[in-house]
Amino acid sequence: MATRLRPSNKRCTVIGGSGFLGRHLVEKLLERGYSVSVFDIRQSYELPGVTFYQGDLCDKRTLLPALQDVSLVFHCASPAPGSDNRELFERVNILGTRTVIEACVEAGVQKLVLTSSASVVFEGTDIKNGREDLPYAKKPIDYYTQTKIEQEKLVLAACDTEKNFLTVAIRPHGIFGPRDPQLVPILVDTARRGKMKFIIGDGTNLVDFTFVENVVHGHILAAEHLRPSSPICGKPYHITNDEPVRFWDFMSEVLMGLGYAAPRYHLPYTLVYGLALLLWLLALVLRPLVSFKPTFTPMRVALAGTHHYYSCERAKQDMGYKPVIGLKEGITLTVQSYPHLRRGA
Ligand SMILES: NC(=O)C1=CN([C@@H]2O[C@H](COP(=O)(O)OP(=O)(O)OC[C@H]3O[C@@H](n4cnc5c(N)ncnc54)[C@H](OP(=O)(O)O)[C@@H]3O)[C@@H](O)[C@H]2O)C=CC1
Ligand SMILES: CC(C)CCC[C@@H](C)[C@H]1CC[C@H]2C3=C(CC[C@]12C)[C@@]1(C)CCC(=O)C[C@@H]1CC3
Repeated sequence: MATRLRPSNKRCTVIGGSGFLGRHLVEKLLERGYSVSVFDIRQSYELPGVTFYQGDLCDKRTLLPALQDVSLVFHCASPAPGSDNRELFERVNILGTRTVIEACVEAGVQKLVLTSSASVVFEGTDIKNGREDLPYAKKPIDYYTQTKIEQEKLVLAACDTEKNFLTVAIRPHGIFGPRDPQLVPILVDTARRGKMKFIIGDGTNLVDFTFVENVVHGHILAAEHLRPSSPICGKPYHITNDEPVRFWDFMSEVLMGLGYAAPRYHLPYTLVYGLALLLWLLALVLRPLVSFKPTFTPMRVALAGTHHYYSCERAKQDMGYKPVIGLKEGITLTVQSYPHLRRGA
């Protein structure tokens, strides 16, 4: 019989490691001396020292080999939030996460760090300095949020100090940085189509945007603090830049950094939200005949027109969290990383 290697506490697997956050996490883990495996539905890069396993996390048989002799698993895979595919979100975020938990327990993994989202408490209305004890959204704004709530509940409930299976959930908000496939590309695409002229609402709403390296830092701190006696077991933690900024100032800085004009004209929030809702319903009704994806979805309009920023006090207290890159520097690094998205490029 083959002898099973004793899992070293520096052997880990990143589920979703080919994605935006996952790849940044993998790079930092390598830098910190971890040996890393990636499990993802696609392989988007190669790195010395990283073993790739390709497969769907809903399939336990393909997932299990990636978890052998590993003590720590990061789960940061999810379908893209912009999708409207309820069945996909439920399958991957709920059933798939159940499978991830079962596979971890079966493989003898001791720690599971989930990438959740601060949006699990967001219902489309203002949140100012929200703490982790806010209730989950009763009316989640979309299927993404709805299934992220269920996912977080599953992972936190699975924490069992007696069985030495410890879990924690990191709730980032508005992640941005080099290679982000969403925020900057969508923003630039909207600007190139001449649709970034308007500010939704009065433009004073404060929001958290979190540079990707801070999110990575929060994940690694959580993993390294996850011990049976630790207060972080089975709890969620907000991880942000801890520098709330006006949503429209942030957008304007990124746009101007890339050579585009900042939005200037104001539109009333309720009008734009109502129109976005109408368009969303129309897209739903017409789906069997024509397929179109509105840029201004109700979710995006709500995010663009309300306050939503969160307190990181719990992460500071329980795991000594402090952002490693400030917002201004994060924006500069991000803008520099997208030469191909500059105006005229
Ligand atoms: N970006 C943000 O602003 C925020 C993100 N989050 C969370 O952070 C995590 C990472 O997000 P981000 O890096 O932006 O997303 P990405 O889409 O860049 O990365 C997710 C990765 O998971 C993969 N994946 C999707 N479905 C499966 C599956 N069934 N089996 C295996 N792999 C799968 C994706 O592949 P493919 O691309 O082919 O689908 C992708 O490689 C997610 O859990 C997200 O909910 C939380 C708060 C804010
Ligand atoms: C068209 C414009 C009004 C907005 C363009 C920028 C948006 C694409 C982004 C602004 C805030 C972002 C955000 C997310 C995705 C991209 C934005 C909507 C998330 C929904 C990603 C997943 C999460 O868990 C929460 C994020 C909140 C902020």
